[in-house]
Amino acid sequence: MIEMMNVSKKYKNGVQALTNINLKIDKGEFAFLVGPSGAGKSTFIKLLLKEEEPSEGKIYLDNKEITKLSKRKTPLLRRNIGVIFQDFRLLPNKTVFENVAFAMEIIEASSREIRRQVPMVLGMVGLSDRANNYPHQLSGGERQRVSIARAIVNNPSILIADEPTGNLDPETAWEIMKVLRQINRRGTTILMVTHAKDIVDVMQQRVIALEKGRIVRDQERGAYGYED
Ligand SMILES: Nc1ncnc2c1ncn2[C@@H]1O[C@H](COP(=O)(O)OP(=O)(O)OP(=O)(O)O)[C@@H](O)[C@H]1O
Repeated sequence: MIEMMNVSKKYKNGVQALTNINLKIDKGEFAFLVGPSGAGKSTFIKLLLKEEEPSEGKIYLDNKEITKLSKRKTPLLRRNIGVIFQDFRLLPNKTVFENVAFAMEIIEASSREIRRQVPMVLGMVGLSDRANNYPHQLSGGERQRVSIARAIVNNPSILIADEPTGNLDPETAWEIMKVLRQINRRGTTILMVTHAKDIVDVMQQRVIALEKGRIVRDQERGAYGYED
């Protein structure tokens, strides 16, 4: 569950990136965050990850106010929120297995848990036979599936996807969307930032549109709504 109450963000240079955002995304929802360049989408995500603090307002994740959380406790937050990016961000010198295991090592999971959990998530994303490969030996779609496995291996309740199909051809992009939909069906809340009009239009999920830092549209089963 993600909730923002009267959230505004003004950067130090005076740019007002978000203005009075009020929004609730329930557990298990799949929501797209769309809007033109500079609308405030990245800022929105940075606030959820506590990479930036709001200038005003309160943010709740799973009913806990994260704006109250001290810097020291931020790692606890990261446990509960998985993130995937357009550029995958895999560690090039680690195998697929090791890339995913690394996310568990960070939270000090036991090697027994790692041996059990990593093959399970690699199976979920269809990469069981790639465990010993290095990222450079994989296609773009496979790399993104590794990054999804890494993002969900600690069972977060929320998955944030920041333009996850931006570097992929249309067919591969749809494969990734299928994987995300499966993860969503298992109960994980997904918030996906995207410029992919065709994907938003076909998926028929909630669409939240930002423009100039304000929510200008929030539709239950929406379309992309822009021509870019
Ligand atoms: N660290 C920062 N310091 C100052 N201004 C910033 C900072 N980050 C973003 N901005 C400004 O805040 C506004 C919103 O930017 P943001 O990156 O959130 O938009 P966006 O919707 O993610 O854009 P894009 O689709 O291009 O990624 C822009 O005017 C941007 O220049």
